[in-house]
Amino acid sequence: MIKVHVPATSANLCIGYDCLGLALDLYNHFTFEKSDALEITGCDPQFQNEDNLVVVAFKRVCQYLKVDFPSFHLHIDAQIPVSSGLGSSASCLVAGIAGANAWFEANLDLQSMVTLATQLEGHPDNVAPAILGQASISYFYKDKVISTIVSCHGWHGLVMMPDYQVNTKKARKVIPSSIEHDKACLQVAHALTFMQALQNKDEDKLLASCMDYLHEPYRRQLIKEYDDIHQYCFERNFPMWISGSGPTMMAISIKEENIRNLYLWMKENYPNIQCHFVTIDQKGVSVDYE
Ligand SMILES: Nc1ncnc2c1ncn2[C@@H]1O[C@H](COP(=O)(O)OP(=O)(O)O)[C@@H](O)[C@H]1O
Ligand SMILES: N[C@@H](CCOP(=O)(O)O)C(=O)O
Repeated sequence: MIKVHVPATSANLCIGYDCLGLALDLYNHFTFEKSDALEITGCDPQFQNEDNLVVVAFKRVCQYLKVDFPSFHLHIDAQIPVSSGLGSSASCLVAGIAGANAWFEANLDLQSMVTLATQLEGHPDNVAPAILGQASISYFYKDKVISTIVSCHGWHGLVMMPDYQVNTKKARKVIPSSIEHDKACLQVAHALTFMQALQNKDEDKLLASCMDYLHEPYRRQLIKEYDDIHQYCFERNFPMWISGSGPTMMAISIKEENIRNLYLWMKENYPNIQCHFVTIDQKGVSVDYE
């Protein structure tokens, strides 16, 4: 039996729409076992068919390796909520790719896995950290994805998950196709500063660069609690952002006390929003055998 463990992600990191992301210590677990026919268990019945993203990605690897698609029993044990902005779709694609890689002992290198996953997901910002761990910067160059891992640890995080879903495809439609030149300049400065601050544990610079012009100004309208939570965090000098395409929001601080106080404030003011303490996953997707 092959077991694949994939971390959740917080894609975009506010100022890195479609290129930056962070791996979190919240996991989906997938098992692949030989079987006479394809069988899928452990997920909503609507996903128990050949359109399941794990199966789609597994098939993509078969095509890439020029081998036949085998039949197996796939079991999913999910901690990552569906359509919440924590990379549930990325986790399925990464599991299918890592599962097939293990099944065929193909020894695909990590960057090829990122490229295959990105071809299916459409953008690399969630699949790259799910595969590589920590934080990463990724983009397409010719027909391959280039990723740079930004090592980071020591941050305390809180993911705040409203009790409604936002479908990623729909959340992409609210974003305009262009922005002004001066805003684009600031965006570049913010993104570069943010990644260095994340690595250097520099909370002041992280806060000063956590201001986006590409997607948050448009998507905040889809998340009714955003403005209030944003104000709470920024008044206390630590950053928060919309995780992936939302509606989950994420705050981090180098001071654990800030995150504990935010948790208590959330419990009091937004009891319907599920909150979960997180730290940064260090190693990305992992596979073991039984
Ligand atoms: N546990 C799961 N089991 C099966 N399919 C899943 C699971 N989690 C996510 N998916 C797939 O991912 C899709 C959600 O993708 P998306 O809206 O992009 O959400 P997210 O922001 O969480 O990635 C679902 O419609 C389904 O196809
Ligand atoms: N850049 C994408 C990221 C989507 O991440 P997800 O976790 O919501 O799947 C976007 O913002 O649409």
